[in-house]
Amino acid sequence: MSLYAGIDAGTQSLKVVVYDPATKQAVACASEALALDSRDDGSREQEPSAWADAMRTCFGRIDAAVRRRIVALSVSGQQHGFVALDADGNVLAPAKLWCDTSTAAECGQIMDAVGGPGACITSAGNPILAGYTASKLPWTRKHRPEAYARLASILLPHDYLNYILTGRRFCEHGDASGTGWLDVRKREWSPAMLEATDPRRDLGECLPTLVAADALFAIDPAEAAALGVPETVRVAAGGGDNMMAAWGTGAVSAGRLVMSLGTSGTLFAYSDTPVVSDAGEWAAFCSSSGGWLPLICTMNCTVATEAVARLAGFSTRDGDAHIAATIPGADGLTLLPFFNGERTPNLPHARASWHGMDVANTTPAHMYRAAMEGATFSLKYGFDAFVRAGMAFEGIVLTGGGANSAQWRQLVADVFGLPVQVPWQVEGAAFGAALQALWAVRRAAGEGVTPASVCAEHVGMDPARAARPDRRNGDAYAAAYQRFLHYLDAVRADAAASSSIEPAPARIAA
Ligand SMILES: Nc1ncnc2c1ncn2[C@@H]1O[C@H](COP(=O)(O)OP(=O)(O)O)[C@@H](O)[C@H]1O
Ligand SMILES: O=C(CO)[C@@H](O)[C@H](O)COP(=O)(O)O
Repeated sequence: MSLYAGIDAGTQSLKVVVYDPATKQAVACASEALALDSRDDGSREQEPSAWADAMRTCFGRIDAAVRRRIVALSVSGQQHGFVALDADGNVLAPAKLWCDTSTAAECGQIMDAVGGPGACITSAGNPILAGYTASKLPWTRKHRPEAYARLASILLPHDYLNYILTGRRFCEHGDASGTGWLDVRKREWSPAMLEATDPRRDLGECLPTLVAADALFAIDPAEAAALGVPETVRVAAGGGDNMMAAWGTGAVSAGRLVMSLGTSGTLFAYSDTPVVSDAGEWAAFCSSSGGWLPLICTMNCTVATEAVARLAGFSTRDGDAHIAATIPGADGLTLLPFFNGERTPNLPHARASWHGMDVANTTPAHMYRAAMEGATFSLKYGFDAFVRAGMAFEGIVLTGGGANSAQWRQLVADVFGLPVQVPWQVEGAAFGAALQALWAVRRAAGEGVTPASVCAEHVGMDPARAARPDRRNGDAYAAAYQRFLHYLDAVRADAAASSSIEPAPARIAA
C-alpha cells in the first residue's frame, strides 16, 4: 500500500514519479517545464522559487488518493547550482547553474590561490571546473555585492527543495562533491578550498550540515498540506541528479557504467573507494548511496540535438525518423557541439563549429545526425580517460531523455562497442530518488537492506530497448571519431592562441 515519491529538478523540467514497490510500477508521473535565463556572458540562471512552484504544480496533477499513500519522498537535483540565502532563509539572487560559464575566471583564481589544479586535486580530489559551485561565490562577491553582504547560507538546488520541504539546511556527500569544497577522500569540507575561495569570511559557516545518505527528516506540515501528502511523510537525503540516476539504473555497486543523455551528457560508475584522477580527467565525486561515483560530464548533450532540431524545424522527438536514411559518419559532416562552452574537453569559452561541410551533406538530416554523433563523441572522449586509467566495462545502461531515441541507443552501442540496456523506468533520477527513500525507510525500520539489494529487487531492464554493437557501423564511427578529434585539436589550439581574446557572445540556450 505504501508509495514512494522521487522528485527530479532537472535543467529543463521538474519531474515527479510515484513508485509502488509492491507492484514495481510507477503509479503516477508529472512534469513541469522550467525556464532558463541565458545571457551573453555565459550566465545560465533560474529562480529557485520556480523549482518549488513546479514541485507543487506536479504534485497537484497527481491523483489525491495516490498522494495520500505516499510515505516518503526524496529530491534529486541538477548539480553545482548556487542558491544564496540570507539569515532568514530568503533567496538573495537567481541561482547560477551547472552550465553557467560566466565564472571561468573565478575557477582559475581559486585554483591559483590553492597552488594550481594539482594542489586542488591533492587537497580535495577535484580541480575547480567551469560550472562548479565554488566559482560562483567570488563571482557573486564581485557582481552582486548586496547579495554577498547578506549571504548567510549556500545551498545546492536539491538542498534548497529539501529546505522548502523540511525547513532544515543539510546536504549529503554526492551533491556536496560538486561544489569543489568537499574533500572527497575524507568526505568533509576542505578548509584549504574554502579559504582559497573566500579568505574574508568563514565560508564553512554558510554551508549546510553534511548528512549520511540514509538520513530521514520530518516534512514541514505546511508543505505537506501544499503537496497534499500526509504529515507523517519522511524526507530522505536526496542527492545530485547523476547520483540519483545511479540509484535508478542500479549503479550502486561496482561494475555498471551508466550514461545519461540529458541537457548534459554524463558517464559514471560506482566505486567503494575514492577514484581520483591525478590529472583531473574526471570528476571524483561521492555517490548518494555511501560510496563514490567517478563521473564524466559534457555540457552539450541534448543542448546540441535541440539546437540543430530547432534550426531544422522539427522536434527531437521526431529526430529518429529524420535521420533514418543517413549513414554513420554523416557523410563526413562533423559538429563540435560546444554551444554552451564545454567542460569535457575543458574549453569553457569554446563555441560550436561545423566541419567537413559539402553540398551533399548539408541537409537537415545530416546536421541532426552530426549533432547526435558529436554529443556522443564528446562522451567517448571522456570515456577514453576511464579506459586509459584501467577501468573496463561490459555494457552501458542508458538513461535521460535521449535514451528514448532508438537511433541514439544504437549509436551509443556502435560508438562504444558495448551492449546498451535501458531500464523500464526511463526517468532514472526521479525513480532513483524514490528508491533511495525506500531504502532509507526500510533501513530505519531495521530491515537488512542495502542499496544493491534494493536495486536488484526494483531496477529491471526493458529488452525491447536494448541495442547490440554492429561492427560495420563501429568502423564507420571510429573513422568519424578520429575526424572529431582532429578538428578538436584545431579548436583547442585556437582556444589556446586566443585565450586573451574575449569570447563571442553565446545566445543559444540549453
Ligand atoms: N525521442 C527522443 N529523441 C531524442 N531526444 C529526446 C527524445 N525524447 C526526449 N529527448 C531529449 O531529452 C531531453 C530532456 O532530457 P532530460 O534527461 O529530461 O533532461 P534534464 O534532466 O537535463 O532536464 C530534451 O532535450 C529532449 O530533446
Ligand atoms: O553538471 C553536471 C554533472 O556534473 C550535470 O549533469 C548537471 O547535474 C545537470 O544535469 P541534467 O539537467 O542534464 O540532468
